[in-house]
Amino acid sequence: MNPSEFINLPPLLSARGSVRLPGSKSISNRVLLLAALSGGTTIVRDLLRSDDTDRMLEGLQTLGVTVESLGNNAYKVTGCGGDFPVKNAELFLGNAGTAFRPLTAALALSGGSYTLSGVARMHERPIGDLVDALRGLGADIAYLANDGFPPLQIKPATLSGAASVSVRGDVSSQFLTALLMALPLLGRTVTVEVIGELISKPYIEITLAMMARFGIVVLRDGWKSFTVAAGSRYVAPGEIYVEGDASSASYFLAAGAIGGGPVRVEGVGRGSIQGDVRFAGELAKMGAQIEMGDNWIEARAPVNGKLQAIDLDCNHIPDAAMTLAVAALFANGTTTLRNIASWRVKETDRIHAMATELRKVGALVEEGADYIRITGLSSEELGVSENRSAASILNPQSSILNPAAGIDTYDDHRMAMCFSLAAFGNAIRINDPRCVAKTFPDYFTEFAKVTQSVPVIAIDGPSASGKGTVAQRVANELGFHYLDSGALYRLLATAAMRDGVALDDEVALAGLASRMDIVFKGEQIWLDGAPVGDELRGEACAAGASKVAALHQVRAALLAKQRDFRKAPGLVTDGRDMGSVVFPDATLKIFLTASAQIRAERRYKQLKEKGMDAKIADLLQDIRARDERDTQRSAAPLQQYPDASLLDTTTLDVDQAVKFVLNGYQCKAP
Ligand SMILES: Nc1ncnc2c1ncn2[C@@H]1O[C@H](COP(=O)(O)OP(=O)(O)OP(=O)(O)O)[C@@H](O)[C@H]1O
Ligand SMILES: Nc1ccn([C@@H]2O[C@H](COP(=O)(O)O)[C@@H](O)[C@H]2O)c(=O)n1
Repeated sequence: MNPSEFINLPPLLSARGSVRLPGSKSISNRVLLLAALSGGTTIVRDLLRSDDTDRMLEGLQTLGVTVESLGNNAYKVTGCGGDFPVKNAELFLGNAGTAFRPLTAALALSGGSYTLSGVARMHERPIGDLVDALRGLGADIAYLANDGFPPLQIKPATLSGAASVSVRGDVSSQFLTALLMALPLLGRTVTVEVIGELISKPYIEITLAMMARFGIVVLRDGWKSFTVAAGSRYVAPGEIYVEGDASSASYFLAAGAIGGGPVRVEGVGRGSIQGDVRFAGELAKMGAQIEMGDNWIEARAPVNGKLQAIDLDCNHIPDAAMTLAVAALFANGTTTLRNIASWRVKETDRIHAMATELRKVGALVEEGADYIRITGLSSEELGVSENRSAASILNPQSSILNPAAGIDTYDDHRMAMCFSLAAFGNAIRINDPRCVAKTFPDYFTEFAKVTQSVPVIAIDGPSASGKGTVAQRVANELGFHYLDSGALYRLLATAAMRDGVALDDEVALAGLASRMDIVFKGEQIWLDGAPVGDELRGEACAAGASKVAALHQVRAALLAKQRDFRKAPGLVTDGRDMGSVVFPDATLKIFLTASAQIRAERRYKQLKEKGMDAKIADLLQDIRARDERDTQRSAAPLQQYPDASLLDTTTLDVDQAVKFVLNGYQCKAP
């Protein structure tokens, strides 16, 4: 993992499309272990390939189990009938709880010498309750560092012959899963008594269903006790398909509910054995419209367009409940998610991590020992404006998240995937996005396929070519916001002259640029609380702007401010580097130009209309000087890039130029 890496997600407008889900992590790792413990061979299809399943595959291969890749996520596992060929081994299992706990139990009952270790976080995740239960059966397990936590040393032991064993069920359901899957190795009847209220019951359902597919029926008394009868042996089912991951489905379903939809996930549905499919029902309680088939689920936004807060016991969907926490950002009211104590012992302390990061995006959050309470964002904070005209107030200072800070993900795949949904509010930076490799290596690619970002029309070109005039007209036609990026450089030149900062003092100018408080109110611009007059439009100010604009640190300081203007329903912006640097993913890029002579004449007319004095010859000279500086500088030079359409307005009027841009957008609009 490289925590210095990040991914910037643009602000999202909508979600629509369909996703084929990767295989379920819970099922994949169970199937691999059960296939290894069986007699005979199993062809496993649609297996998840991710960090956690790779740890299980490596572990089994280290133990001498033959696993052969057949391509297309299919594997042939030759089982060892419960007797691992390698009797001495060291296993490194990363942060994969679904590999660590079940392998601990299976190896403790299999008569070899093994050490099991993982990453630092794995060594902070409790395993004492499982070890106690295994010791109750006579297993010889020692802690190599701290009591109750990995790493572990397992030695061959004389097993006790106990007919029953107890295990706590209220910390992690994986302890019970691990015991149940290992018990058939004993070859005699053993009953597991569960102490305390069993959490995450649906994961036990998966365990029982998988054991049944491998020939073992566990007798049960509700959630209190489970019996594996003497003579139970795992039998390879021949071929087995892994369902799509229901927890991974939750991000896409939530995207459909927040971003309009429909978003369809394929690979899970009514016939699923995974408890997290019930997430869809909980999302419906928030108002989402849900449809479900045997092998698919589809989500759309509520009929009234707005999600509603819920108060929910999440014991049945501990992983997918994290997605509800982020969906709560977009709901009316306060959402409370209860009975989630297990979040504290997962990949990270998820209650604390979730609370910390939700606060970063502006939510009001209360954190308890086993609950989290979230009050979402107002429409204004979400960038959803009632008034969609280009003249509406656009204040970039209202941005709720400093994109440079970003969302921390705590080496927790689910944190990274959940917070991608926050981009429906504003652009967002997700730190260490590669942690999704734990369960869904291609997550961000798939997410991008079903989400549509807030559209941007970027119009770049030389001075007085008509960019601003055309951009404003297009923005009005489409009801989009408008950003005159040149104004930011002009404002900086104005502020520098006001404060006596030299126009080549890069460090001081960059500092000034990041401190400037700018508000656009229709035609009026405010700088640091005071309105700015016509001097902003004069050539002296423009010349100063083009000098400060050549400085790298200045451009860097103004980058985030410009990106903050990208709000729903869309943005039209003009400048010199809108399409190349500031919005490289713009929906439409235009290079708008005209001959220098025509531009000087236009500027002359424009200044005259404002009552300002000018001479065409002087203006032509100024324009040429500015063109030279803007195109020759090393920082974001003005150029026509191959992905921008050329619009030469030398012989066109404004209406024709506007029509050209609108037609271009119509062809490209999502
Ligand atoms: N196609 C056109 N035909 C005639 N006049 C135009 C055309 N496009 C723009 N103009 C006029 O030219 C003048 C300069 O246009 P505008 O201020 O939009 O240019 P600009 O490219 O944004 O300039 P700058 O980069 O210096 O801000 C305005 O008075 C505008 O009405
Ligand atoms: N994206 C931009 C916009 C402007 N500049 C610089 O500012 C000067 C003034 O811009 P106008 O569009 O208001 O004329 C311009 O000459 C550029 O030097 C920029 O660099 N990048």
